Order: sequence, then structure tokens, then C-alpha cells
Amino acid sequence: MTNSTDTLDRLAAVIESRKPANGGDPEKSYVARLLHKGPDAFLKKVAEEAGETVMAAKDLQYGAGDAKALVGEVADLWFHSMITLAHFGLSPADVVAELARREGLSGLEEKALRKAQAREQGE
Ligand SMILES: N=c1c2ncn([C@@H]3O[C@H](COP(=O)(O)OP(=O)(O)OP(=O)(O)O)[C@@H](O)[C@H]3O)c2ncn1[C@@H]1O[C@H](COP(=O)(O)O)[C@@H](O)[C@H]1O
Repeated sequence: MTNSTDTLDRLAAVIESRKPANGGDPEKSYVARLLHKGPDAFLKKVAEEAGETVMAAKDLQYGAGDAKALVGEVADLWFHSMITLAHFGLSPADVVAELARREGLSGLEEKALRKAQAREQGE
């Protein structure tokens, strides 16, 4: 079975190697091309892939799609999000660490905590 963290780490290393500072060639590499173009180019792709993820999920919801299509769109979304992270000097490990920090804390509890803190600061 594939180790998801290893796969993400390997992909992050490839993305890093495609940065202009590391000699990434926009003529030979899709990642290098996006990094060379800058944030507007890869952020547009993130927005596009997020929209396509929603559409693939809605197709599944209404019985018109297939699970493979949804997985493909989420893969595109993760991939372009990883290019965004790399541009800003971040990695999948940073996201995993954030999820680990949140582990076990209910979203409802976290929201109540945030609201209580905001109330305190407002007083
Ligand atoms: N995981 C991916 C990956 N996922 C998606 N894509 C590309 O992302 C592009 C955008 O997806 P779309 O579905 O929007 O395709 P499109 O219609 O051609 O879109 P436009 O680019 O024309 O806007 C496509 O060209 C896909 O091939 C990827 N390209 C590369 N990788 C990984 O990145 C590595 C480095 O790639 P290069 O930098 O190209 O060598 C590869 O070895 C892979 O591991």
C-alpha cells in the first residue's frame, strides 16, 4: 500500500527542484512553468481545481459521476496547492503538523473557544 506522506514528500521535493532558483526549466516542466509565471498563474489553477472538485462531487451526489473523477479533481487541487505552499516556502509537513495540532479538538469546541476569546477581547 502507498504511504501517502512519503508520496507527498517526494512530490514536494520534485516541486522544490523546479523552482527558478534551482534551475527549473519552464520549457521542460509544467511545475517550473507555473512557478516561473508566479502566484497569479498557480492561484488561478487552485481556484479552477476547487470548482472542478465541487462539480465532480455534485455529479456523484446526483448519481451522474464516478468516484474516480472526484479523486482526480482532488489530486489536481492538492497538487496545485502544493505548488502554492512551495512558492511561499512551506511544505505538506506544515499542513500535516497543523492537522496534528487540531487532532481531537472538535470543530464545534474550537469555534466556541474562538467566540469566547473574541468576546473577552471585545470587553
Ligand atoms: N501530479 C502532477 C500533476 N497533476 C496534474 N498535472 C498537470 O496539471 C495540468 C493542469 O491540469 P488541467 O486538468 O487543468 O489541464 P489543462 O486543461 O491542460 O490545463 P491548463 O494547464 O491548460 O490550464 C495538466 O497539464 C496536468 O498534466 C500534473 N503535473 C505534474 N505532476 C507531478 O509533478 C511532477 C513534475 O512535473 P513537471 O514539472 O511537469 O516535470 C510530475 O512528475 C508529477 O509527479
